[in-house]
Amino acid sequence: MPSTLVADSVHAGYDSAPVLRDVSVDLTPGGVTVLVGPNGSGKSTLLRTLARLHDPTAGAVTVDGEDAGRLRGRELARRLAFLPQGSPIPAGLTVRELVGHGRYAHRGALGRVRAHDHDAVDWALEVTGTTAFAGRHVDGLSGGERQRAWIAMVLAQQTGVLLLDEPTTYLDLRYQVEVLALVRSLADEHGITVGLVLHDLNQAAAYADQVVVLSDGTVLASGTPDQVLTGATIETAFGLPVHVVAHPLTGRPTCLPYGSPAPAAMAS
Ligand SMILES: Nc1ncnc2c1ncn2[C@@H]1O[C@H](COP(=O)(O)OP(=O)(O)OP(=O)(O)O)[C@@H](O)[C@H]1O
Repeated sequence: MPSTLVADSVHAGYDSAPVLRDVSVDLTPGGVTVLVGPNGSGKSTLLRTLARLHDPTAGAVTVDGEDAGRLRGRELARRLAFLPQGSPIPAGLTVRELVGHGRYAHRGALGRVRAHDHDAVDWALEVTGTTAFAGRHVDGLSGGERQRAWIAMVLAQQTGVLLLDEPTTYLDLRYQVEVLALVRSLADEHGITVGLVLHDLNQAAAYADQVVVLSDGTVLASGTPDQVLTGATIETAFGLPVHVVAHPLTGRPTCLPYGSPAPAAMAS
C-alpha cells in the first residue's frame, strides 16, 4: 500500500546550530520527490530527519499519520529504507551478503532466513544489475558497482518508503539513468514513495513528480518540476543565472546555466 511521509514544520540542527527552519514536505504516496539545493542547504539533514536518524528539535515527522519517532527500529525499518551518502565500505562481505542485510527487519526472533528473504534478495540483485557480481566482495568493487550493491540492499528491505541521498554519485551516465529509471519504476509499478537528493537539476526535472528546493535550511519552492524549476528560483537558490527551456523530446524543464555565479554564492 502506498505510504505517506510528512515533515510538518520541522526544525533540526546539530548541537546548538540550527540547520532546518520550519520545513514542511509531503512525500506523496507512490511519487518521486527530489530535494535539490546548494551545498550545505540542508538536503541531507532533511533526508536524515525524515528517516528519523536525526531528531527534529520542533515539528513532527509522520509515516501514514503515525509519529515516526514512536516507531521502534525494526518497525520503522519495515516501513522506511534509507541509503545515506557515502556509506562505509564493509570488509569481507559479498554483495549477496550485503544485500541480505536489507532483510534484517523482516526476520523472525531467531533471525532465520526464509524463502521470501531469498526471493527479495534475488529481486533486488536483478533490478540493480548486480546479480553478475553477487559473489564478489564489496570492498573489491568499483565505486559504481558498490553503489548499486548498496541500492540493492535498501531495495531488499521492501519498504513503502525509500529515501536515497545522492544515489547517482560514482555512477557513470548509463547507470545514473538506470538508477533513476529504476526509482521511477519503483514508484510507478510498485507504488513506493521515494525521496531523493540530487544535484543535477535536469535529472530532477526528468524523474520527479515533486521538486523541493532548499535554500539555507528553508523550503524556497516546492511543486512540480514545471512550477519549481524556473530561472528565477534557480538563480535565487544557487546565485547563478540559468536559462530554462523545454527539453526538445520530453518537454520537461532543462536548465542551461550561463554567465558567472553571483559573488555571494561563490563565497559561501
Ligand atoms: N554532523 C554534523 N555536525 C555538525 N554540522 C553538520 C553535520 N552535518 C551537516 N552539518 C552542517 O549542516 C548544514 C547542512 O548540511 P547538509 O549536509 O544537510 O547539507 P546538504 O544540502 O546535504 O549539502 P551537500 O549538498 O554539500 O551534501 C551545513 O552547514 C553542514 O556543515
